[in-house]
Amino acid sequence: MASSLKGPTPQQHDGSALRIGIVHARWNSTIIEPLLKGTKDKLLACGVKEKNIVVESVPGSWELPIAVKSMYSASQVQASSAGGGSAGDLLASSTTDLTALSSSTASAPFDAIIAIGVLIKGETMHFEYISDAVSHGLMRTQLDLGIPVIFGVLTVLSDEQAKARAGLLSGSHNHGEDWGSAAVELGVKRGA
Ligand SMILES: O=Nc1c(NC[C@H](O)[C@H](O)[C@H](O)CO)[nH]c(=O)[nH]c1=O
Repeated sequence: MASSLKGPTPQQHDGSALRIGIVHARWNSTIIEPLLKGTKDKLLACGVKEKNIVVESVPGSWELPIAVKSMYSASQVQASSAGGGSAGDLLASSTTDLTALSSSTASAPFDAIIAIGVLIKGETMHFEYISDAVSHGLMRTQLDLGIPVIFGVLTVLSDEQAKARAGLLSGSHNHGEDWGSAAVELGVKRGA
């Protein structure tokens, strides 16, 4: 089957032994929600167990790098000590409590973490600065920590572009599916 001009050539990998973290921003939630669903549905379709998918949220994309680092660090601490907490969307509350995030993540280290955000260009340069900082921050985080951090941040110029990439327009593709696939592939290959 010819693959499209864009998007990676698909591969099949067994995610049944993986533990995947997802950190998502809450800005532009009407786009975030379908992206998050597409990501989770793909993880499940690849065999990742529901109990091994840990989801946390932060206010915006700017907070994604530190939240990924906190999620990773907490799981490392939990994995090295007895017991474990129960995962939950700790940061759904109005404040960002990274300490609480650290205590919420269940035990056992992650094989990959997916960072999801939606940045939409506005009238100012805010978009450019956040997009640049977050992309470099997430790249640095994965290289520093040695864990795959999947770049699930849309940096788009319009609401229509965002909807198209969340699979909300007729015939459009949900990019969350690509992020789920990438997390499974990198998680499997990392542990190989
Ligand atoms: O401004 N636009 C956006 C945004 N700003 C908030 C920022 O990420 C951060 O949460 C705050 O500056 C507080 O640190 N965050 C997004 O995810 N998407 C946007 O489109």
